[in-house]
Amino acid sequence: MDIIFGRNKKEQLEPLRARVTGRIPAWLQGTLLRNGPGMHTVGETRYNHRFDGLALLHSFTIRDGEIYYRSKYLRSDTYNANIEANRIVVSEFGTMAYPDPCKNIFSKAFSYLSHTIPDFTDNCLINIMKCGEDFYATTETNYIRKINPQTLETLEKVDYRKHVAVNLATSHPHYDDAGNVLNIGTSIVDKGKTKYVIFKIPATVSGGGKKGLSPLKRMEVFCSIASRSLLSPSYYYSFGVTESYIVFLEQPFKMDILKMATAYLRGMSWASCLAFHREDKTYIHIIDQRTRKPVLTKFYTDPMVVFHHVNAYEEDGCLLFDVIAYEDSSLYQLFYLANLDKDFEENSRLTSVPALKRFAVPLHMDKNAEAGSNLIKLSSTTARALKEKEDQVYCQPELLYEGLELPRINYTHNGKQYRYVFAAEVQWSPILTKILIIKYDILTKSSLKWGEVHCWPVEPVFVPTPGAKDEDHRIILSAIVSTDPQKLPFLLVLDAKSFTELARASVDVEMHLDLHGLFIPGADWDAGKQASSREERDRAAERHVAPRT
Ligand SMILES: CC1=C(/C=C/C(C)=C/C=C/C(C)=C/C=O)C(C)(C)CCC1
Ligand SMILES: [Fe+2]
Repeated sequence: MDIIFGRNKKEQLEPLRARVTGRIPAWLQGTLLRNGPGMHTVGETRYNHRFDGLALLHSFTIRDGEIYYRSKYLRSDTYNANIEANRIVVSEFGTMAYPDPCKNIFSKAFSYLSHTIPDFTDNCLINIMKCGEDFYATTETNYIRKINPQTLETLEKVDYRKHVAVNLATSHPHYDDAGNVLNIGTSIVDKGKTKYVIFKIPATVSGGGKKGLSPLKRMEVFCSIASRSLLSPSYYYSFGVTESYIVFLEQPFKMDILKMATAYLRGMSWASCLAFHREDKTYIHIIDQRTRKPVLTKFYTDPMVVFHHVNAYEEDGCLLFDVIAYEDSSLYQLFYLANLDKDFEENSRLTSVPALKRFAVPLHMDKNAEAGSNLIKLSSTTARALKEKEDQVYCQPELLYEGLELPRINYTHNGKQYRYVFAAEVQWSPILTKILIIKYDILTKSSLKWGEVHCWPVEPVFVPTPGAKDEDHRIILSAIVSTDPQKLPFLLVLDAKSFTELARASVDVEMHLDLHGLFIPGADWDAGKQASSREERDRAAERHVAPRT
């Protein structure tokens, strides 16, 4: 398992041409840009958790049937401080670090105090977000890092708190058809209140091409929801949107703010401040985008832990939303590197497997419906919503498929009716034995799979052809890491309809097992040369030099 999780990966700064077998469709031009942890030790120190490692950006640029690979560590303040000190000096999700152990007791006490309100890490290792013309590496703290998607260079550090009052924000934002970004964050004990804040970043700002007019400056609060508890807000990792609503799950997987405030003193990690409360409920908040207010009915379901929302949409007066649900928070436990190292097979026994579940909530309450009656009359799902009181509904999901994670869809169907989920299928029997890529058809409840011995696929990314009518038209891209030292990692190109392999592009590097990313369509990048970032273009424009595109 060390090959996959443990070893630090080297950067590939110069674009490296991949060896392509099969045929890359001529129309497929652009860059698959991805992010994930690549460095798990610094000097003699070691991170504890898979979600701690230093962010390593990598990209596959596809151009005229050829593929170029490159990778570069995100030069976050965290990365720079660690490398300079030659040890881990910034705390991450599962690792509490101490900046300066040599100082005397008084300065130690001082630095403890200054950590009471923690300044979180800017090691943005989870995902990539597009804001207007700009790209950012993201994590779950208040920091994001702008990057150059071509050269993978790290640009400015952005603190969400300068624009909206959030201490944490998800790394899984949504985009509307115009490219505006919608995200949700938590504002912790601000003016005596803890709330979940939904905020919007516009895709364009008039005069946005000029320096200083970043869309982030026009970020605005869309709506906020009071947390049920001031000092133990829910932890959440993503949310869902439909054309008119937003779905937010306030789940019983909670952060203990008092524990977080004293974690540094106690030498405990942030992860140890999260706890699953199995005696509690999961509250389903439905926000009407037109009124910017939550609907009044109180929907709830059994305790569960959801990391990834898959999609949501409206059908005949109901809102359907699909999530990957767990019965507890054992997933985070699984990814402690000590567990992964020792005996992965022994420790990969999850106490709950990820399950694709469909929930349905009625958007209009039938006042005459009797208590106990099912308010969902759709023929498309067996999910139920049982009326309990006038304004209280208990939801029971439909189980669609067991053993799915890292779901992606054809994003042009986001918020709309859809049929296909592309994901990684994890097979447990009873330990993790295999990971495949799967296309799950919600309509027929059937699936197609791709897998190969020694291959560890990551999240499959769907790339549509412009103007395609079929939801599964056209390509799946997935970076595949192999546990066989003889087999190079490769970018897999699948036909999304038939799930057959069209091509693979092997690269002679040690590739990291990443987390998330996106595809940037376009043929206008020269993979072999360093291309200019927006700032560079702006500078060029100021000098009255025609900017490169
Ligand atoms: C640093 C930090 C956090 C980081 C969490 C991370 C990095 C989570 C990654 C989760 C992933 C990758 C899940 C995949 O399913 C918290 C807990 C928000 C709290 C404050 C500080
Ligand atoms: Fe994720």
